[in-house]
Amino acid sequence: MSKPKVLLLGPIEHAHMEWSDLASIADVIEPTSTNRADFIKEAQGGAFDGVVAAYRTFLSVSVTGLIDEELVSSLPKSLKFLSHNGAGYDQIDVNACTKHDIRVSNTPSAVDDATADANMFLILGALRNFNSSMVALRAGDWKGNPNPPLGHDPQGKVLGILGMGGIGRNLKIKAEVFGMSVQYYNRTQLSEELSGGAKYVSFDELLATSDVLSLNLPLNKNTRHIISTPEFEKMKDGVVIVNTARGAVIDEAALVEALNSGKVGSAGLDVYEEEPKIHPGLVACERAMLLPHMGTWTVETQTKMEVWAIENVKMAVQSGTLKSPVWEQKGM
Ligand SMILES: O=CC(=O)O
Repeated sequence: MSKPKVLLLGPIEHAHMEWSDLASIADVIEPTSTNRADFIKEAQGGAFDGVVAAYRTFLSVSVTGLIDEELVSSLPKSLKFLSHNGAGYDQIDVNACTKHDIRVSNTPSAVDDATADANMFLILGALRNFNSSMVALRAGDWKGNPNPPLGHDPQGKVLGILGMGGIGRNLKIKAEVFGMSVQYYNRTQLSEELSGGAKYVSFDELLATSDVLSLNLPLNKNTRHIISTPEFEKMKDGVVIVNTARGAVIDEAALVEALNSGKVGSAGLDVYEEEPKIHPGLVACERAMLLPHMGTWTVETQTKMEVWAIENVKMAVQSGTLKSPVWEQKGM
């Protein structure tokens, strides 16, 4: 009996054993193209015919481009499963996949600790205004001249979490250790047990009463620019904004304006609207602590994510099921 075929989009860097296990029960096909136009031609030429499942990384977007209707319709009809290695799957048009009977999975919870850790680092860095003195030190100017204004302690501050999924809930536990009190807004209110007792507030109340606002929600058409000028206007003066989700949940130009006017006291960002491009206003602003999308950048977490995504492929080819289907397709 022939083995099921699996399409590999992006390298396996850590979970080599798990991948070899999969490769022993499936035939792995890799594209030879290095850009979207060639990839589509390769697909239409039949190179991927018969593949049942595909594994993809966030960075494979540099070869395929976004997984949208055009791309999905160029893929063979045999493809039924798409396993994304990552928690955020905004590069994938889930509706287009549903239309073509492709079931999408991601790697929730594998990313929670590392992302919440980076989030906490950015909260502390932004509150304490560490960035300007880190820049000054490397310029031979010690703390900076004049010295920077004093920072703020997390103790006693209100942390507002927008999006109380796995990362938000993990962050809540960590922030409480630093003495912050946590409130959140989510599409649906969580059970007391799941929220860990964090106060559920309306979106407007979250904006108006948080000292630090942390964005931990997925990017989709409803959340794009969920934070823009009208929302900044509702916030406390000097609010701290932290984003480890996706750049486009904030209107970056509006954030730059709010930083420049002083409405936003400081920011901690790991993600940007047009990565790897960063708004020059953010680069120029020393009150913005910036990381180049490193939320899950650890050996342990990258390994966990690969193992998880491979498990989704394995379940797909062995039993036609998924460990973690995306919520939009839960009933599929
Ligand atoms: O950005 C990282 C992820 O979505 O897993």
